Amino acid sequence: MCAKIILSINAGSSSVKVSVYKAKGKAEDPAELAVVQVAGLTAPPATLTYDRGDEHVRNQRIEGVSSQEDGFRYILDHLTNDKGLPELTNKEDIEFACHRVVHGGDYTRAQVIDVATYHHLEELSDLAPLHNAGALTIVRAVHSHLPSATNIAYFDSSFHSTMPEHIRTYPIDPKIAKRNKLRKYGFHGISYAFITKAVTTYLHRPVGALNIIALHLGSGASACCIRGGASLDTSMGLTPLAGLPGATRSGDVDPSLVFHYTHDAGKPSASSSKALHITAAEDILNKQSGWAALTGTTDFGAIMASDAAECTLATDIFVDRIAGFVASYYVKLAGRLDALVFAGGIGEKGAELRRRVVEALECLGFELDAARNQGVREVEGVVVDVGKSGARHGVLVCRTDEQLEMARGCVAEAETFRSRSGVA
Ligand SMILES: Nc1ncnc2c1ncn2[C@@H]1O[C@H](COP(=O)(O)OP(=O)(O)O)[C@@H](O)[C@H]1O
Ligand SMILES: CC(=O)OP(=O)(O)O
Ligand SMILES: [Mg+2]
Repeated sequence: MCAKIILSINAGSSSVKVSVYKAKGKAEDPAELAVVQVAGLTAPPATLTYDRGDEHVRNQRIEGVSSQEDGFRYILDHLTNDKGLPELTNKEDIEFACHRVVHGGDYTRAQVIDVATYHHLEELSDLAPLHNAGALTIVRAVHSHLPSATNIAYFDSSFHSTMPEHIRTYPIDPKIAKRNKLRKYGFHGISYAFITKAVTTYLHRPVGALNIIALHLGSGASACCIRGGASLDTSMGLTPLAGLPGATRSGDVDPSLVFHYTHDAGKPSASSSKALHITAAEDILNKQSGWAALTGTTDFGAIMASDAAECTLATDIFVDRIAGFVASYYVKLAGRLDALVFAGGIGEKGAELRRRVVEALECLGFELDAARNQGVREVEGVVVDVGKSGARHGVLVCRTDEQLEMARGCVAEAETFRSRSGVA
């Protein structure tokens, strides 16, 4: 039996996106009935975007929505009140709710969320402070509003379970690392799994032969080195704070910076750091840093469009850090790669950011076709070629779709999930 209706729920740090699907067959992509997004959770007022058939709402301002949970409740009301979406009038028809859960610890694949899994994910919340707790509030909301739906967790970290030991290990006391599970996990993996399949199809390559450097640049930003279709390395670490800067995240800084973030900066002592608890430093680096701290906005589109000195500095920092990761991954792939791939809100929409990044990487053989880079919006398809023909390496834009990636997995494994949830 095919799944009936699947809700795919993507709680990002600045947005909640929900796609509604109807399963067709086990080997077929499910049909997308509607996509709804509440964005701008970190840059109020939040906005609603909705697509269902001929019905389109673009960036409509909405009041009183400032968390992932608010966003989901708003979306659920919107969907169930839409007369043009009869498939959702009867809530019993929603068989699966797939949730993007950023930190999955040691889980290497999707899990039915039962009481034990839920509590385990709760324990991991500290390791993804902008994400896991929000996603779990949505799991609870589904549980109370859609009691007949089976909740499935898809993890951002699972795709990176192929990282070799020397890449995922931090050079610290191994006993403590093992006991406290301190290692590199990596995130945005649902997106990287989608990108890997999409680029494989686009380039007509067997997935096991695909070497790419992928950039998921959204409110959180990361880079991933994909060798033979699997993650070899990625820029995020134990938590999504590591690596590239983001909307409110610092990205990589000297780890001892946290001890100097006090009034007595430069003279850390037990007494001076007492005023600033270590968890406050975590909050500062996750929630009060990045583009918000440098420029006053988390909207990278606005930062790119501004000539203000702080916006130029933010852009220069981003380009420098991205180029650094790409160069490192280029070496790890020994220069043998099929393409550099841009994805995520900034990667897909930010033509000028792509121009700046590729310009910084020209010495490695990456070049853009200026007109195609500017014209991405006008071109349909999941993958768009923006590279200059004849350049040593390709440059692609991939319209990543984390919701579809989860729904595909859910269709393929529906029977297993049914038997695990006791519904079979
Ligand atoms: N035209 C644009 N140019 C550059 N960045 C853009 C543009 N439009 C949107 N963005 C940025 O995309 C980011 C959101 O990315 P997205 O992947 O949708 O978010 P999330 O990480 O919450 O899933 C925001 O920083 C937003 O400002
Ligand atoms: C892992 C992460 O940072 O996700 P997002 O970019 O959706 O906030
Ligand atoms: Mg995202």
